[in-house]
Amino acid sequence: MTDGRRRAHGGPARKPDPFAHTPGLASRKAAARLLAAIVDARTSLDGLTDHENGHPQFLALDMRDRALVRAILTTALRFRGTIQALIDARLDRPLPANAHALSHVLHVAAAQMLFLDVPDSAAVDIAVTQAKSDPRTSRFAALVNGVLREIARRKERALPAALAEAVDAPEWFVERLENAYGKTQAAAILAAHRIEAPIDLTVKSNPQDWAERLGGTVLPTGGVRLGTVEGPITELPGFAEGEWWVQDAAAAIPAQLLGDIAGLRVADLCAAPGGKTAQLALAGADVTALEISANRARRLSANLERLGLEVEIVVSDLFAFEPTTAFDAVLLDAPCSSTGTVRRHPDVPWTKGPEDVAKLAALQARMLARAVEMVKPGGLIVFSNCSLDPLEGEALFRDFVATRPDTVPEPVKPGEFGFADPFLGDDGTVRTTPAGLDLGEPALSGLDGFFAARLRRRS
Ligand SMILES: C[S@@+](CC[C@H](N)C(=O)[O-])C[C@H]1O[C@@H](n2cnc3c(N)ncnc32)[C@H](O)[C@@H]1O
Repeated sequence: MTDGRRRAHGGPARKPDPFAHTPGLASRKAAARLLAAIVDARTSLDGLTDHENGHPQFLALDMRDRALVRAILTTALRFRGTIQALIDARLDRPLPANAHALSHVLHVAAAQMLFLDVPDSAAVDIAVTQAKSDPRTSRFAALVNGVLREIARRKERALPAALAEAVDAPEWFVERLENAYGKTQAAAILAAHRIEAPIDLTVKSNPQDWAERLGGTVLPTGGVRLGTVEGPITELPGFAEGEWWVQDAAAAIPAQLLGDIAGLRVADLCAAPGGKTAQLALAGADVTALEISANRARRLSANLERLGLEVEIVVSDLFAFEPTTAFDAVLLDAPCSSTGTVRRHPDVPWTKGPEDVAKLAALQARMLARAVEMVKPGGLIVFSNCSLDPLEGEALFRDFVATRPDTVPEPVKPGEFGFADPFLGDDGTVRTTPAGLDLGEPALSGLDGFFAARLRRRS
């Protein structure tokens, strides 16, 4: 204890951190730390960047830096293949397989230099300091400097070439898309994933008026599509008054497939945050909204209150819920791999894998069986999810109805809902992908990937 290197309380003396006050360093360190959590530990970007329960290194930043970290991460993930190709091209030999920390520093800096409005010199200088400040990367500081300066110097020619050649998705994901949709359509979906999705609103009424007021376009589904929105969406006219809610045009399709539900008792079995619950209530149904997560049920309740819509909210696992009487109709918008939402959540292909798709498909089949038990004989069920994978969609549905003689598919007929016609399969199920709904301009085109199908419980 008398050792001069120890403090009075006995702990080792801490050297002052010479980099602690370097401007811009904390946000880049947080970005690299979160990138590690996403690609190495498969943690979701939304969870890590939640303003209440997010990662401590993210929560330690002010709001401006948090926004920068999110921008860096969504970009680094959306273009991960392209960025990797440009880094690889500047290395004499590949980085050691365990050099994760180094790789994340390079990806974070390259994302800023190639796609964000950060001057190259600032991005490089901060990355070099970042490398020096971490014992796992300090010996690679010169390599970081050299690689990034070369990327900056050559980017005007090298970036378009890399974008044309690289694939911005992991192998498992590309393979499943190609198997499901063929090479050409899979390539179109992957190209759409490089573009951030526009914002779609479902409006209570007068879509044309709202499109004009908000500078948007009326969609074939009856919603309104907005281009870029400056500032928080919650400050746009009509939000506080509960005149509209944010809902992708594809997500607005499933609830409508129940047809005229005015006055019917309808259960929404996986309800939060409530976009589809709101549609059902607005269509005049007497809605029971089930949600397993108390936190998410609170969000659902707040959303419906803002919209001035009344529904019964039940916080319950749908497997445990016993309705007193069966429902006239049921919507099951099941938890899934979310591979249809990559434009909004570019972490999904990097945090999920084929084993998740299989597990979630099995869970959804069990949920669908439970949904059938909750509807009256003769009643309709709509099953939907935001996965692109047929294992959770077309194949699941086909196998389910084939093994359940108490149910019969109720194909959506061409012309029944005009907006759904472009997405109808031969079997009357609905399939949308981000490569659909071409509105001319890529930034204003596309849809989330959704599957939706109807079945009827036999009388
Ligand atoms: C895809 S989200 C639903 C989105 C919602 N239908 C909408 O349009 O806003 C799936 C929801 O199901 C909930 N959930 C998952 N398992 C459940 C279960 N066993 N019982 C009830 N809800 C469940 C999740 O918490 C999640 O909120």
